[in-house]
Amino acid sequence: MSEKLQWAILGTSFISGVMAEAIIAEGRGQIYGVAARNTETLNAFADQYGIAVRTTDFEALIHDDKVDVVYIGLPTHLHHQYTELAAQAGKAIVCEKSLSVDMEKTDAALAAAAHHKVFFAEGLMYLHHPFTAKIAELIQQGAIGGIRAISGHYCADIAQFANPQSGGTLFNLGCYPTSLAHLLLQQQFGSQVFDNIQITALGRRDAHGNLDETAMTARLNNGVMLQLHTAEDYGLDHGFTILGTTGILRCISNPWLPGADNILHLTPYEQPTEEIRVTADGDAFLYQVRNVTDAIRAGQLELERPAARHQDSRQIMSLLTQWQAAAG
Ligand SMILES: NC(=O)C1=CN([C@@H]2O[C@H](COP(=O)(O)OP(=O)(O)OC[C@H]3O[C@@H](n4cnc5c(N)ncnc54)[C@H](OP(=O)(O)O)[C@@H]3O)[C@@H](O)[C@H]2O)C=CC1
Ligand SMILES: O=C1CO[C@H](CO)[C@@H](O)[C@@H]1O
Repeated sequence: MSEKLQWAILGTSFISGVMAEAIIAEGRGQIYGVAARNTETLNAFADQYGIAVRTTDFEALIHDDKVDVVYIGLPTHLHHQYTELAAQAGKAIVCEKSLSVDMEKTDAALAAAAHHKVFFAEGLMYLHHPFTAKIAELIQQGAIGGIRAISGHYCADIAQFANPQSGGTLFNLGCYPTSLAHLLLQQQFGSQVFDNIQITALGRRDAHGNLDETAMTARLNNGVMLQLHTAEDYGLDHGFTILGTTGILRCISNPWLPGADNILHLTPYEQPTEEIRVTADGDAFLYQVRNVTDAIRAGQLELERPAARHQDSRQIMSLLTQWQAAAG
């Protein structure tokens, strides 16, 4: 491995640019090459970020000896395929969220990473940010007692940009409240709390058959209730509230796009609210690149909590696909 971690970026859309900026800002990596199928956008991207190697041959870049880590910024239905290719080439992998669009492809991707013993991380970037760590810490310290119910929603007007093969709002946006609820519930009750989860859901589908909007109510096997909602074809809004035995923890700022200054409200039932500010060095992508770099340099094959380990990514995908099935 060279002194600077050498990144290969697959895809040149908005999110690849965000990651490129994070890699440059983090400073311990270098963008060695970029692959895309459209030469015009490929060259524009490579020029913008000063990337020397630019190619339409994805496999050649993935197999290039100089590449240490492959970032998969491709549509969600292609994640498993490129994860398999990068794993076969022995490269570390950061794959955009959601990990995939179904459990078969999810398992194929994770199996390839495990078989070839390569680092793999799903890009649930906000899990790396101090704001997430603070939420998890407060819950762990019993700031609201034990968790009784969680409600969350994430809506954004992105359907017009979303790839129709990416599986709709659950995999584009629903993954955020689902993965945050998963983190907190797993931390408090253990992963087995999701066994035999009961889910009811309704949804609204687009012309491709994808869910544009869906809401679910679930009951975990210990009686804790979960209510989540996501929509991708009208305005931007976020919400995440945890009700405990003694109080409420509410995210005031967007937990899924945290920045330098973030706000939580902690309210013991029927008592005044305490405002908690969480400051940070930067956005979630910066922290994601830092943690990935540390993990790869340490020879780890996966991240540590609160970021998503392989088993966490799989369980989040399982919750999303069960929700999708329940929405009919
Ligand atoms: N973490 C975050 O904040 C965000 C994450 N995402 C995630 O990023 C991923 C990409 O999403 P999005 O940018 O909307 O997807 P796009 O459909 O815009 O595609 C992304 C890139 O993949 C390329 N591409 C598309 N199809 C193919 C193909 N068949 N073969 C090779 N390249 C292809 C596109 O190239 P071309 O220009 O030629 O079509 C583009 O460069 C998704 O998993 C999404 O969930 C997205 C936004 C924010
Ligand atoms: O993945 C994503 C899709 O769009 C959302 C709304 O802009 C983002 O917050 C999110 O990171």
